Amino acid sequence: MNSFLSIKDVENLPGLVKDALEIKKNPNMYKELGRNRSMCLIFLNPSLRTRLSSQKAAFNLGLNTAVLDVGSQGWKLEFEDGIVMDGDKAEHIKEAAAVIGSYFDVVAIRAFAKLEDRAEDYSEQVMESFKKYCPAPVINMESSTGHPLQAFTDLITIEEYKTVERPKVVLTWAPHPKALPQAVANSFSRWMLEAEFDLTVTHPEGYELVDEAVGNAKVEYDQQKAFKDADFVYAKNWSSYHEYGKVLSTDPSWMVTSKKMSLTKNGKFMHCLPVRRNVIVEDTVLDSDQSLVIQQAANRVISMQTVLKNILEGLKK
Ligand SMILES: NCCC[C@H](NC(=O)CCC(=O)O)C(=O)O
Ligand SMILES: NC(=O)OP(=O)(O)O
Repeated sequence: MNSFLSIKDVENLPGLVKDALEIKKNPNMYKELGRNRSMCLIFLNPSLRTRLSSQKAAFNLGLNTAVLDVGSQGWKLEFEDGIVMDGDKAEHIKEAAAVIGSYFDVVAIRAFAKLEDRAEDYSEQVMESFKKYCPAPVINMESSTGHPLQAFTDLITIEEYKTVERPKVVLTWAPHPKALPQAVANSFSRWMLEAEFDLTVTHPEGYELVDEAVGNAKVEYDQQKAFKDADFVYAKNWSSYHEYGKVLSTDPSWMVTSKKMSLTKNGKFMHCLPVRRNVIVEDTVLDSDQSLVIQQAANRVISMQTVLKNILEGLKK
């Protein structure tokens, strides 16, 4: 593996999951792989899990890490080509990415969607610029349109807890007071389809995701119908793709409740976290044995470690 920007960088998904499950059994098995290597984690947005699980994954591989919070520590970055830089942005991505890539063997970046201009967000300008100007492999720690490390984690978790070969997985929209990106939902859908699970996506009208993410998944506008016989319910809020970045509904009747979970086949509840209790999902669901949110978060170490292992193995000695 060279870079990890999306599922397109995964050549063999079953092989990657197998690697992950092996690493989970013995997290220190590749302790030598990172020796004398280093990684830079760059955050343009907040994080708890991605920041800490990435450092823990690196630690398990003997890989050193540095963290740069661009928002509070670094210079404001300019991504436009040919622009006259007389505004508030002091440094161009061309220099920044080249310099960071000269210090580190691997560079990981988080840069959320701005939700202002759909074409700009969906062009993945930040990730693509890093890939273009940084000589080191680049890892996506949630970009404007995808969160592949999260989706990989979710796949590992479902593989661990599924009781049938091809589980019914439901991705449900849930209400949220703020406009959130489509990244988590897009990647979850893509990875579930690639794993050939039986995927249903449910949301109010107007919240249709980009076609490439939904592919041949079933789309069901009746949430309760969608939940019927589900093995896994994955809740996430996202803002509208078609009326880009808009909150079209905060309808509390879309919250995941114990009553709705009783429609499932003793289904498990999943969310990437952070989650707004009693807005996205009721306490009774999160606090029950049906919830896998902590197991998912724990698997963030495994997904990052597996991606890093594959990238480090591809580096020249
Ligand atoms: N990394 C996982 C989710 C990150 C982000 N959530 C958030 O911004 C939630 C913020 C809040 O609840 O105020 C998202 O939806 O893409
Ligand atoms: N799920 C996730 O990516 O969490 P953080 O935003 O806290 O990193």
